This record gives sequence, C-alpha cells and structure tokens, in this order.
Amino acid sequence: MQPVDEGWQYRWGDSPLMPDGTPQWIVQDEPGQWHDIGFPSNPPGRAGREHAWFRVTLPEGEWFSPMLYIYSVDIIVQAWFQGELLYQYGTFDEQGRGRFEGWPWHEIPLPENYEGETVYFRVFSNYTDIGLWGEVAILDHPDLVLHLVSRSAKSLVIATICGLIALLALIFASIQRGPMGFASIALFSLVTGTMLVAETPASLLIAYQPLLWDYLAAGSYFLVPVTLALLLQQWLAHHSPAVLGWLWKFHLGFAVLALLASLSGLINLSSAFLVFDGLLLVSLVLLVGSAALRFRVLYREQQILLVTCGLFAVLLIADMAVAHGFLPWGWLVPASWGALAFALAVVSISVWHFSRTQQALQQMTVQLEQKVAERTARAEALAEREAARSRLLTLESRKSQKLADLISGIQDCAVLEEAFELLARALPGLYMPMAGSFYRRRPDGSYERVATWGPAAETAFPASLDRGLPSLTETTLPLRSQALSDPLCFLLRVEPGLTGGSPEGVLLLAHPRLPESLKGYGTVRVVAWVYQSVEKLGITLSGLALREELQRFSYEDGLTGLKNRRHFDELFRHEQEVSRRSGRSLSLLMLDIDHFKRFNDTYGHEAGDEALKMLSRVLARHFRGSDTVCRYGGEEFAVLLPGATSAEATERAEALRRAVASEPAGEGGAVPEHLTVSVGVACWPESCTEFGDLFRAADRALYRAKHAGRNRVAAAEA
Ligand SMILES: Nc1nc2c(ncn2[C@@H]2O[C@H](COP(=O)(O)OP(=O)(O)OP(=O)(O)O)[C@@H](O)[C@H]2O)c(=O)[nH]1
Repeated sequence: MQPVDEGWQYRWGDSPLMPDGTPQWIVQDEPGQWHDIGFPSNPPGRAGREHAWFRVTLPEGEWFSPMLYIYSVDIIVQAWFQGELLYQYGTFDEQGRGRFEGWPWHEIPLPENYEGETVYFRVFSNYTDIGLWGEVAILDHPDLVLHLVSRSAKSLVIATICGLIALLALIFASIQRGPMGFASIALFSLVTGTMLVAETPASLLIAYQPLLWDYLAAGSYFLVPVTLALLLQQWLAHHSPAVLGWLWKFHLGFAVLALLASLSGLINLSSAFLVFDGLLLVSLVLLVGSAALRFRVLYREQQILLVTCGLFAVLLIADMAVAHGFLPWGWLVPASWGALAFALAVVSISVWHFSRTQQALQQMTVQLEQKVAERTARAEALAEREAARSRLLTLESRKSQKLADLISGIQDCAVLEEAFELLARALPGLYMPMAGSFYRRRPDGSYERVATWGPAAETAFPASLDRGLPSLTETTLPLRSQALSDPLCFLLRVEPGLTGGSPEGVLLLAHPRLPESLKGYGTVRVVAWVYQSVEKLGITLSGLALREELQRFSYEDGLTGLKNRRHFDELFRHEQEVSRRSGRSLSLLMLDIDHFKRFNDTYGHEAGDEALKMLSRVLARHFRGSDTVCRYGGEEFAVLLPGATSAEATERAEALRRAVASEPAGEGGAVPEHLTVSVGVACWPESCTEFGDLFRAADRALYRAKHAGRNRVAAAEA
C-alpha cells in the first residue's frame, strides 16, 4: 500500500465547463490558483463555500492492477484523469451540487502508466467537512480487499460477540420475571453490534449499498444514548435520576425524526450527525454525571457498572473528537472495545445478579415448601384428630346407648343379685375395647372377679382382690390425664349399702388406647365417661336395692326377722295351689306363747320382745329348707310344712315345744324365766278336704291345746 500523502493542492470553487463538458481547470494550468495542502481536506478559509478542487501527482509504484483507494469523501466527488472522467460518486446537478450518498470507501482503478500523472478531484460538500478524509493510497485490488478485511476484523469480532450477548440477554429476558434489565442489555448489544458492522469498511464487500449501511450506522449510533440511558435506568432502579427517563425518550424521538427527515429528503443524513454529536456529548455528560452524583449510595455492582459506562462515554467522546478533527485521525480510539467491555461488564454483573436472585429464590422456595409442608402436616394432623374425635364421639354415643339399655335392664330386675348377674354379662360389651375386670363383693368383704374381658395381664386384673382394695387408687373427677392410676379403678357404690358403705363392685380398666392426636384430651374424656357410667350404674343399683329392701320390709317382721302375715298369706295360697296340683300333703302349725300377757306384765314389754326374738331363733333353727316360719301376729306364729303328713307335723311340733321349753332362762339365758308354747297341728288332706278349712282346723287344735292346759301339741281331728 502506497500512501498518497504528498504533493496535494487545492483550489476553492467549481471549475467552469468547456463545451464538451470537460472542466476547464483540468486542462488550463493556472499554477497561481492552486495552493499546497498537507492532506486534501478542509482547506483554510472556507467561508461557506461548497465546492473545492484537489489535485495530486500520482507517485511511482510497482502494481499489477493499481487502485486508488480513498476512505472517504465529503460529500460527493468526481475524479478526472488525463482529461477524462475517471470516477464519480454521487450525482452533480447543473450547479455542481448533489445530495449526501453515504461515506463509503472508494476504489478507483488506475490506468496503465498513471505514474507522474495528475489526478483532479471535484468535490461538493454542504457538510462541515469538505474534501477527502481518512486514507488515500495506491495498492492492488487483492491487497485492498485484505486491507479492508483486516481493518474490519476487530469490529466484526466485537460485533459478533455483541450479537451473542444480545441473544443471551434475550434468552434471559424471556425466562426471567422482570425482563426489562436483560432486554435493555440485549438492545444495547444489538445496537452496538449493528453500528459496528454498518460502520466497518468490509460491510461494503458484503453489499455495496453505502447509503443503506450509513442509515443503519446512523440509526444504531443515534440509539446508543437511548440504550445507555435505559440500561442505567434499569440498573440504578430507584436510585435512577429522572433525567435518564427524559434522555432516552428525547434521543429516541431524535433518531426517529432524523431518519425520517433524511429519508424523505428534508435534510441530509450527514447534517444530522453533526447535531447528534453535539447532543450526544451533552447527554453523555448528563447521563454519567447525574448517575455519578448518587455513586455513594449505589451497590457495589451498580458502581462498577457506572464506572464502565463512564469509560465507555469517554471513549465515545474521544471517537467523536477524532471524527470531527479535534483529535488527529491517527488516534485509533478503541470505542468498540469500550462498548464490548461495557456490554460484557453489564452481562457478567447481570448474570451474577441473576444467579444470586435465583439462589435467593431457591432458598425462598425451599422455605416456602417447608412452610407449606408444616402447614399441610398440621392440617392433616387436625383432620386426623377430627376424624379420631368423630370416631370417639360415635363410639361414645354407641356406648351411651348400651349403657342406657343396661340401666333399663337393671331397672327391670326383681332383685339385686339378678342385676349383678346382668351387669357381669353386660360390662365387657360396655367397656370394650378397653380391657378390664369387674369384681363383686363377697359377704366376707373380699372381692371376687366375676367378669373379665380383653387382653390383660393377671397381675393387673387378679382373680380376687382380697387385701388389694386399700392399695388401689380410685379414679375420680376432676381428671388429669397424667395423674391417672394404672389400671384405672372405679368403685361401684350401692346405697343404701348392704354391708355398711363398702363398695359393692370394683371395676378395673386398662388405659384406653387412643390415637396420638387424641391422647391427652381423649383419655380424659373417655375416663370421665366411664366414671359417669359407673356412677349411673351405682345410682340405678341403689334404686333397685332400696326397692328390694322396701319389699323385704313389707314381707318381714321387723322385730324377729321372720316373714310376716302378709308373706304367710301369699305363701299359703301358693302352697295350697302346689299341693292341689301335685296332691302333696300340706301341714300347718299354729303356735302361741303361753301366758305371755303375764310375762309382759311381769318383766316389761322389752323383755317380752326379747322373748319373741328368742322364740324366732328357735323356730329358725328348727325349720329349714322348704318349711316357712311366719310371725302371724302378736305372740302367735305359723309354720307351713309342705309335704309333711299330720304325724310328721305333730312330731316336729312336739320337738319344737320341747326345744322352747328347754331354752335356757334366767341368768345366762335370753329370757328371765322359761317359756312354753302351745301348738295346733292341721294337715291337708288328713285334717280337712278343703284348703279353706286348714287354717281354721289348726287354730281349733291350738285352742284345744290351750284349753288342755298349755305347753302341749294338739292335732286337728279328721
Ligand atoms: N312384748 C310384747 N308383747 C306382745 C307383743 N305382741 C303381743 N304381745 C302381748 O301378748 C299378750 C297376749 O296375751 P293374750 O292373748 O291375752 O294371751 P296370754 O296371756 O298369752 O294367755 P294364753 O295365750 O291364753 O296363754 C298381750 O299382753 C300382748 O300385749 C309384742 O310384740 N311384744
């Protein structure tokens, strides 16, 4: 590559044309009009002029297919060589003016023997700069292609990386919940990448559309502050200065308007660059400056981002300064590297931030799942408890029904013994599934097991509780589940007590086996129910006992404990019926204490009562089994002897009479003097054919015994 950087001359204005259209200045040499210039660009003293001519004598060189390479021209150009138009870029009108058509590099093929010949450049520019720009050199075509590619390589690599970053950011934006952060990175990278590709000289090798590439470059360049402001706005979040919002909206508006205006021919795109660069300078200062004011309150990653953004802004400004000639062309400002570094910094911080957010999210999810699991477990436990409670309630109501049936069964019982038999049969069903045993009080005060159910150890429920009762702890209300004895012990009290207040029954129960969820509350409830059921059974049994006692009193003689006349009358009727059906004989003894009035009068009424009791004992001793002894009234007694003949009855009456007479009296005896009795004996069917006559026959026989001198037995005559 042979630079053409010497021997340049310029001349302001446009050349008049000769009749054949050839510019006059390339034919008539007017050396005084041409002035030397170091590089064919922006000659001094422009004063608003839009036309300039440049010329140079081409140096010698060894080339196969030499090309004159220019990068580039403001704004349109014609190249004249040996009186011929060698090259033209843009359209010149009659006034020699034209429109901006892009800033491509130019490749002008040189004819053979070009060395030492002068080439003239006719330039029109309504832009700030006029003339050639960048590089002017001679080289072979393949070398030019290589040169362009090598000049573009860096930008293309960076643009590719930017494209990849944009793609990655877009993917992240689509999977993240707040996509704006990554979307703004994608936009920035996309804009930067597009700008780099569009600005790179190699782009024209892909498609020789200078204006299209320039529009793309302009559009993406104009959008740089938009994406920068958006990025910072996203990143600084609530620390973001309000000016950022204004800036990106303003620049977006500018980009749209500038492109539309130049596309529609209202303005030249080149002039929009000038305005934009001014605006960009101000915007960058505002952008970075306003964010830097909050530098101290920012997080570390925000600070790093801001610093890289500041560096990028400085590089952009430096690049602008080179483009506008404030800094020399040779200064290669690494603005594209700056953009890449900025994009990479943003991406790395974003990815780091993203992964941190993901970690936090994961932690939150784990915590949330834990909470949900805990709540579910609690809800399940509650549901389980509710189900167990409802099962318990159902069981309780079923048991309550059983208890009610048992109570009504007990009420139907005639005597307490029958009720206890019923109880022993019914208790297992009532208290299952709790294992247990029921003990009944024996006359000697010990307790005998009468029912046992469920799997239970012999030690917990022994066959009898001889001396065990005092060591048992009675389960009483109020209940505390932790203070419950094992086994549970309930005392069945039947009042009026048959044996003076000791419980009639003892119920031992194993602890109820309840689900864990119900244990505390359920145990207390179940045990309270058992306690109440035992109380109810006790009350019912007490009622029965009272009834039985009352009944006994109504058939018993209170003084002697013998059956009374009422009982005698009922029994007598019953025995008559039995004898009538079976034909079995029935004897009746009527006996009366002799001279009892005198005894009473002599020793007092109390002694008379003692005498009556003594006689009762003798009678009870004397008659057992099917015989029935009754106090018929006063000092009169009746004895029924079912199955006894008249002779047998008389014999037994005689034995009785003797026994009474020989009862000890005086000191050491129950009575102060000996008593005697007179006895009348009658027998069916020997004494009478009708049962109705039996009593009268016995009474008459008694009368006869009395009459015959007392202390004797008289049998009724047939
Ligand atoms: N201490 C006492 N005396 C009674 C009781 N029931 C009846 N008597 C007395 O028994 C006596 C019966 O007397 P009477 O019927 O005249 O006959 P008696 O004196 O035994 O003479 P005889 O029967 O003819 O031998 C009366 O004095 C009654 O007061 C009682 O429950 N206790």
